[in-house]
Amino acid sequence: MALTFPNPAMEARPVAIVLRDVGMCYDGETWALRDVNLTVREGEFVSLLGPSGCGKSTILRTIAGLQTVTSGSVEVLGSPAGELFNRRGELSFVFQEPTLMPWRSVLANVALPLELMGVPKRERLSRAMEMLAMVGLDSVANKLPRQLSGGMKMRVSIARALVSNPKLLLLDEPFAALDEITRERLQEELLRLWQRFGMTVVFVTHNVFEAVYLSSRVVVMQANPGTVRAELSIETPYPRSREVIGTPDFMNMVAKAVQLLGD
Ligand SMILES: Nc1ncnc2c1ncn2[C@@H]1O[C@H](COP(=O)(O)OP(=O)(O)OP(=O)(O)O)[C@@H](O)[C@H]1O
Repeated sequence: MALTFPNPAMEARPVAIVLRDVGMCYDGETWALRDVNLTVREGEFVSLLGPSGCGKSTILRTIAGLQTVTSGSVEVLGSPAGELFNRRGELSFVFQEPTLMPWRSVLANVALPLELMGVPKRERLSRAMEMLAMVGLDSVANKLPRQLSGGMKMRVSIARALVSNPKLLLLDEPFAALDEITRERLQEELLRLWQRFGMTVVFVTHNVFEAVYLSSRVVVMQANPGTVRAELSIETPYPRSREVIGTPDFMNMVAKAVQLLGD
């Protein structure tokens, strides 16, 4: 049974994701996940924090319906996971690699989800342009991905994820490959976009500071088999600025997460 430190304000919100007794066995013997129970509520920013191999990405993929669980169930926005594919645009995924189409302009990359949804060209280009402006990249709309820095490419990837105005945004270590300064900037940007759009966010990281700084709740995982060890509510109010890092409350939360990871 995981330790929980609940936040009553969040508990009142409607449920966005529920994992019930989830088990995931990849090759008939290795249990990547076992007995995972997790509820995410609408508008939460939840981080999955844990050592390599504890099943963070597996959880994200099962929520996205990219993998079917071996046992238990996963419900997302009121439907079994996987069925969301029929409700295009409600769920977006951001990977560690920006995965942009190299032959398409930045604008055409951002417009792609809308194209797949059948949105008319004029409208999709205007919405993509608006999203690019939101991440400060409207001036490079006509460039190709290879003409951008790593941080800019990740911004484009985030813009593409948000262009369909999803209810749920899943991010798998999106900033892990970036330098520290770029990573900090993108953390700020993601928080700003989350507060502006209010989507539910599930964010995978193995960086304790990043998890505590960004999240309203941190889910601490353990490996072998992968499961939830504890949940920490981070009650530092939003909007957060980097000044909270170094405050006693923040450092206490970081220390608690580190202790839970190490136990
Ligand atoms: N397709 C697969 N086939 C077999 N085993 C897999 C597969 N994908 C993941 N695993 C195993 O499942 C476990 C959990 O993997 P997962 O990638 O979900 O962990 P993670 O916490 O995201 O790790 P990391 O932080 O290193 O990305 C690991 O032991 C991994 O080797």
